Amino acid sequence: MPSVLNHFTAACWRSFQGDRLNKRIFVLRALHKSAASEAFGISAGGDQPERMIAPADVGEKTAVKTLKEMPGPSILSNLIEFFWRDGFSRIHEIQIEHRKKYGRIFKSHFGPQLVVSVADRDLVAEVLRAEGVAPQRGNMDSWKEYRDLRGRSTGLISAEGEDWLKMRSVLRQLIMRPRDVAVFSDDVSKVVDDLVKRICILRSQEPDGATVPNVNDLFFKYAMEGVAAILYECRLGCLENEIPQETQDYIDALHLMFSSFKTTMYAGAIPKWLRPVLPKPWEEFCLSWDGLFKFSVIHVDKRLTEIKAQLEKGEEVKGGLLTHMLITQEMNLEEIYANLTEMLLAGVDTTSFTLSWASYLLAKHPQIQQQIFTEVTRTLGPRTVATADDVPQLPLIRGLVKETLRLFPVLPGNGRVTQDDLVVGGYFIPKGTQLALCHYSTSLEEENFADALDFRPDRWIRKDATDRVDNFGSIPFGHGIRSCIGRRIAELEMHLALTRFQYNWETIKLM
Ligand code: HEM
Repeated sequence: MPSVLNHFTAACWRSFQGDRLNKRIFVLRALHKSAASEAFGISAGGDQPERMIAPADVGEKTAVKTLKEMPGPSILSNLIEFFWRDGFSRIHEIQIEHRKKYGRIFKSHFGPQLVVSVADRDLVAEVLRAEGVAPQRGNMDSWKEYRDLRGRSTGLISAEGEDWLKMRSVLRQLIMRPRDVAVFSDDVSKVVDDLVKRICILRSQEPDGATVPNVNDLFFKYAMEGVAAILYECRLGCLENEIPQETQDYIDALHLMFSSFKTTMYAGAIPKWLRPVLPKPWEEFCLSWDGLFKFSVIHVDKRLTEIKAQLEKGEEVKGGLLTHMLITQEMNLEEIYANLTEMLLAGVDTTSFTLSWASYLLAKHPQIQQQIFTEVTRTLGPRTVATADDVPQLPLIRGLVKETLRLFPVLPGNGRVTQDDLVVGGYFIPKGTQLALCHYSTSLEEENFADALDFRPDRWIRKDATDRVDNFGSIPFGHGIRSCIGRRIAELEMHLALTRFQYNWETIKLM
């Protein structure tokens, strides 16, 4: 697996997801009120999977083996797989193939970089449980190089060590718990209103009056509008007929970032001295970062000017996340720019692809749609709009998101650089080794999930209060101290949008 597994190494997988999804067209069928009466008997409450998981097998008795003894593809076959057969677009398939061929832990070479892949739930748990205070995900040299070049700060994704710890402790207090983000429920709900309006407009423009073309693009704009409403405390106009130029420029920069990423990755494996001969990937990389930073600077500065004006007039300053960050100054201005840039970047296509896959899975499973519809109407009663407070009473909506992310994790894998010598799966792994945690393959293993290929949102419903287990088989947001900081924001956006779809349309169909 590739050496850097983070939001960006997954961009190729995402573009693959996009290709698959763009071929799908969705139809939202008008609601039949009569269907609301059917009750669906499920236990409310938890959000854990149905299987009990055994603790990690740490008591290995056999002698510790060296990396030399570890199986894995040869350097040549790996080169062919990734550089000739476009392996970066098939990371998920390669994970499964290699897991079958080499077992639960294996090594690969990417040019000079050795990567140890961990493709087993219990071994993944061992690695993550052994983490120190500031885990490192992977080699972020190209990100850091850009920031040094332009005099910019690192943000949460690109920072390491003390810098990361400081920023993480600030942001953790603001957005890590469901109750922290519940305060944004009304803001997100307004974005969902606009999404629904946009869907109605798009449907009315189609000959059948029901088809929604290019759902991916629609959800991309929804996710961007939603996350920006929280991060920048303002609306961007992504869901309007005429998208403001400033917002369009940002969308273009994002697309450039994702589209150029694959080339950048290949280029990352090529030595720096080759840049004069192959300048395009690095130039595009810098150009897209310029666009992303520019957008954050505009919005952060705008809010800063407003705050200063209010303070000068002696007015009380009220606001959300950005206001809090600007007033408390726990981070300096450059750090605020960098973090908002990286969070917006990380928070758009992750959420939008998951929404697209969730809609696709619902379209393929009308019976499950019906069950979810019943849950939603029963929970909301006469109300038409759910809030964050309703989400605990919507276990199937939560299960839908979890099951979608299990079957189609936005990031098929994740990375860690070991910060101490470790023994994993009977092998000695020296400090500084790049690990690839193969979440896609563990998510689809029968041992971890019965009937693993089946779409069953109800597998995540807890049977009772004691049915609480840790399942490292599917950890789409990562785990532990370096896990996704935007998880609760993403979940809020997805839960509220999916609940509203169920309420507004009886069925989502595939054309
Ligand atoms: C379905 C949506 C999303 C998925 C599946 C997802 C997944 C992930 C994963 C797997 C990681 C790496 C965790 C680890 O290394 O253990 C991560 C990190 C991160 N995510 Fe997300 N993410 C999503 C949405 C978001 C959103 C909405 C935001 C911002 C508002 C965001 C911001 C970040 C940031 C800043 C990091 C780096 C955290 C750090 O290094 O401390 N993500 N995400």
